[in-house]
Amino acid sequence: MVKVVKFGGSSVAGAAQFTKAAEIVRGDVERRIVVVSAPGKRFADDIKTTDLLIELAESVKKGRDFSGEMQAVIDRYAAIIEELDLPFSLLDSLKKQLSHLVDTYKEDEPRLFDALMASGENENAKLMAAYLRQLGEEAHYVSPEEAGMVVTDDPANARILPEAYDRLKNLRNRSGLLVVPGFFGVSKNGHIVTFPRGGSDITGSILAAGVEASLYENFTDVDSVYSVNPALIENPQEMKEITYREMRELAYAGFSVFHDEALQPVVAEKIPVCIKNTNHPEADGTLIVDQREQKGLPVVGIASDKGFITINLRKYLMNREVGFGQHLLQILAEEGISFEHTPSGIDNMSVIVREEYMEEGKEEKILARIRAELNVEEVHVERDLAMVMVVGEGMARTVGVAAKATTALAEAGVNIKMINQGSSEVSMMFGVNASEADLAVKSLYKACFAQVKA
Ligand SMILES: Nc1ncnc2c1ncn2[C@@H]1O[C@H](COP(=O)(O)OP(=O)(O)O)[C@@H](O)[C@H]1O
Ligand SMILES: N[C@@H](CC(=O)OP(=O)(O)O)C(=O)O
Repeated sequence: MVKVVKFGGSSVAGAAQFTKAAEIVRGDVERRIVVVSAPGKRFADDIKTTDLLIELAESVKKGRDFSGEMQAVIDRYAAIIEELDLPFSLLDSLKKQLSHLVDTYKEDEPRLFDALMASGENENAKLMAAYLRQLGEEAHYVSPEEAGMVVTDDPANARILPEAYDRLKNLRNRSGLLVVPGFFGVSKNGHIVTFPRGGSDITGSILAAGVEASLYENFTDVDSVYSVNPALIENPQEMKEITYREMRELAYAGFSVFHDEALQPVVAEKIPVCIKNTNHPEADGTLIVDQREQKGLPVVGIASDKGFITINLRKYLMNREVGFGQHLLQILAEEGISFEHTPSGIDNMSVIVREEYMEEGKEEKILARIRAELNVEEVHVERDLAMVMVVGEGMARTVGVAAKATTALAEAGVNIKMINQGSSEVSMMFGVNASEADLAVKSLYKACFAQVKA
């Protein structure tokens, strides 16, 4: 049996965290494949190494003196190397590697960012392998290229290619502990390409699927996935067991503890995922599985995410116009915009998109095309929206969840701009003003988990 263990940035942020992570790996002989992130925050207002690397890339791009930014990155690794008494040759090769990447990619912007960001996890994996060896383990650093992590050539947005799995499965036959850097793969033409931010979770999941692991353990800095973001509610209810579908909805809607794109690889192979705490490994954590016994409350979690806009259209007799919706979505597709939701009425249709996709000039262009090509009576954009998602497999078989939720929002004075219920069997979505999102989540939590904690 092989388990894949992934340590997030907070679990490998410094020497003390390395020690805890190594102890966890050594505590179970089945933990054979280890994925590490770049060093994360050691304290609340610390800066993640990935963000330091982005600052470095920004300076290189602008042609500024980048020695300060480069030194800030080097210092993070130097501290770990010194405190763990690792060979100093690791630091020399790290410095050489960073300079090499800057020289190679300084004129090639998206590649520069991907290559530098990826080096955060790459160098940390080398350190972790060296540390495990120092502790007497047979441990090997395995680069994503060597592992066979072949991805699409889409900078900062890689996706695994199906053929990668044929190669990844061979990792099962290798001896010792294999330490693989998270967050990136290599495209067919040999470029380093990163997954979206937080993507080391995705690497772990791909490897778990590739080697057909019995379990994918994702170590982070909380005892459990909680029913609501713990930054919003003190001591929220812990989730012991949830389904892939529930986690996918919650992760997509704002539970940053596990990347929403990390579910797809494990779902296909039905590999259970366990979210656990590096600082408290005795806690059971949260198990994410294909099916769970339907007991307890119908709602398991409430998440919210800000940064949406909605494009609202009105056209009399829209319902009779064959192909209207298709044409609208075609315009968005041609402008390279993916949409999130499309609620509609007889003469109205709204499309909700993430604001970050609307780079300068895009919105005007899309509105002009809608006016010209769809001949609508009205089109306008509403901004600063948040989507609040109430999730639970049990909702489909429970009467009154929607009533309870809308009552809670009304009593809290939250203006519901949009409701989407029924398109997903496991979730209900409320569109609210971003400024009211936290209030909405708190009041929904109170209403749905009343018997747990007020
Ligand atoms: N519902 C939730 N349950 C648990 N943690 C959550 C939730 N929503 C957001 N978080 C945040 O996710 C953090 C862990 O994820 P992340 O920062 O990506 O960790 P890592 O450094 O392990 O990658 C927690 O510290 C917590 O602040
Ligand atoms: N280091 C990358 C990838 C990652 O997954 O990090 P973390 O495990 O700290 O979320 C990031 O910050 O985006």
